[in-house]
Amino acid sequence: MATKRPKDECSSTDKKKKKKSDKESREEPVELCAAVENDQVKRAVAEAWSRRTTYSHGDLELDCHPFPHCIFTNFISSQAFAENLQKELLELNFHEKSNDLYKFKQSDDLKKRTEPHIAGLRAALFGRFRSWLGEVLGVELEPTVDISCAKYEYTDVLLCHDDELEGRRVAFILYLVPPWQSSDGGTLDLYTTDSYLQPQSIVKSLVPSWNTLVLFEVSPVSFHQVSEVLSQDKCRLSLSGWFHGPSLERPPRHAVAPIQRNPHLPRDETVLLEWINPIYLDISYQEQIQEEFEDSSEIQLKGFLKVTYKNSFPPTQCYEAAALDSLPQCVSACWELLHSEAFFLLLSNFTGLRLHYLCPADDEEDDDEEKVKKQQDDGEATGSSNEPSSADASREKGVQPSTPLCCGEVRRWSRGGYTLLHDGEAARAEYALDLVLPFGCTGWQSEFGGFTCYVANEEDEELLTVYPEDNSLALVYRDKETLKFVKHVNHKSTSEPDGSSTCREFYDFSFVYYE
Ligand SMILES: O=C(O)CCC(=O)C(=O)O
Ligand SMILES: [Fe+2]
Repeated sequence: MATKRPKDECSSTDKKKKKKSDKESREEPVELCAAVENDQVKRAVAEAWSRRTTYSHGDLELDCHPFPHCIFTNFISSQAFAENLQKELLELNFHEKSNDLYKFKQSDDLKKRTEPHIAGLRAALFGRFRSWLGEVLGVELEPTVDISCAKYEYTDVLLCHDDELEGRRVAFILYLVPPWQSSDGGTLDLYTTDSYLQPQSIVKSLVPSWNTLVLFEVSPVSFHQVSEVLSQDKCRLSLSGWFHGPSLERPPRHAVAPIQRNPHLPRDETVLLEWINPIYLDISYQEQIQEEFEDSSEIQLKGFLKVTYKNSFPPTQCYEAAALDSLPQCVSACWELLHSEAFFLLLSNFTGLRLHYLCPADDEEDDDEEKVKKQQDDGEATGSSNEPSSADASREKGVQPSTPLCCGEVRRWSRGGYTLLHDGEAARAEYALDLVLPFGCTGWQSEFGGFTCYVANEEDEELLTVYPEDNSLALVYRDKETLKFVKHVNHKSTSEPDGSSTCREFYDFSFVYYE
C-alpha cells in the first residue's frame, strides 16, 4: 500500500523575514469564514479534537471517524473572491502528472505566484489560519509554504495513500468545483485501518463542493484517496497543501508476507510440445531470442501458446487473483506448464539465465552450453528422479547450490485494478525475471491502463512499458534498482465508444523467476 506521495516541487521553507514590496502590496485581502475568527469556537474545536468527538458550529464540522477531519463550508467569505481565485488558478500552466499512484494535472508552483487572489489566500492560510489551527491542535505549525493547485478531469485519480512525509502535519484541500454529485466520481474517500495499520475499507466519501475546505492531521492512519473522476466534462479544481510541524510518532510499518516461491515441478518437455508454439522450441531460434534478450533484457514472444483461449476464465480486488483450487482445467494446465522443469530450461535458453542446472552461468564453459541444448533436443532434459539435481551438479563443481525458484499468479484486470511500486513482490530489490502472458485482451486499448511500467527505483524515470497483448509472452529481466507497477485501469475500459463492444477485462499469468 502506498504510504506517501512524492514531495511536490513547490514545497519550501521561506524563513526570510517578509519585506513590504510592490508585489505583496498587490495581495487581495481575504476574509475567512466566521468560525475561524471566533475564540469560543476555537476552544470548542480544540476540546472535541483532543477527545476525538464530533463538533459542529455554523459552517464548521469536525468528525473523528475514521480519523479526525474538519470541513469548512463557505471557507472564503466573499463569493467574488472565490470566483476570482478560480479564474486565476485556471489561467495557470498545468502539467500532466502520472505514476503508479496518480494521474492528474498540477499547476506551476504557487509559492511565489503574485496573482492578487492566489497571493491573498496563501497569506491568509499560512498566516491567520495556521495560527488558528496550531492553537486548535496545541502544536507549533511552521511558516513553511507548501501549496499547489490540482485539476482532476475524466479518469484522473489519486489512489489510496496516507500523505506521510517528513514535516507534513496537517493536510488541507480547498475545492473550487462546479455543482458536483457522487456519481461524478472524484470523491475524497477516507479509509479505516486494520490492526497492522493497513488501509481497510472506505467508510466516508466527501463529495467536493464549491468553496469547501477539508483538513486532516497526517498520521499513520490518515489513508485516503481521490476516486476516479467519472464526469466527462466537469473539472475538479482544488488548492491543496500541508501545514508543516512536528510529525506524529509512527510505529514501524508492517511487513507483508511474501508470496511463496517454489522450485520447478518435475515435468518433461512433453508439456512444452503440447502447449507451446513449435517455433519457440527450435534451438537456433532460441539462440536468436537469447541474443536479443541479452542485449535489451526484455522481449515479447507473440503467439506463444498453440491455443488461444476464449475468455473462459472464472471471475476470480486492486486486481483479482484466482484461487488456485478453482482454476478451470486449461488454466491449471498452463499454470503447471509455467512451473515445469522443461519450462525453466526453455527460459534459460531464451534468456541465458541460470534457471536450470543444465544451463550454465555465463562464466561457465561454452561446451556445457552446447550440451544443454543437445540434451534438450534429444529429449534428455526430463525431470525424472534419477537425474542429478541442480544441487548435485553445483556441488560437483564446488559452488554453492542454489535452486531456481518461481512464484506466480493468475490475475484478472478490470476497472479499478492497479499495483503500486512499493507493494508486494515487485518492491523487493533483487534480480528477477518477470514473465507476463496475457489473454482475452483483444481490443484492449492502452488508454484504459492495465499496462506494466518499469521505473528506476525512487525516480519517476520510465524505463519500459509493456502493453498487454494476447498470447504474447513478455519477459523482462530487472535488476535491484528497477521497480514495476500496473497502471490503474480506468473508466474508459467500461465505456463503449460508437456502440461497438470493447474489451472490458483481461487475464494474465504473472510469474517471477529467480536464479
Ligand atoms: O483533492 C483531494 O481531495 C485530496 C488530495 C490529496 O489527497 C493529496 O493531494 O494528497
Ligand atoms: Fe493526500
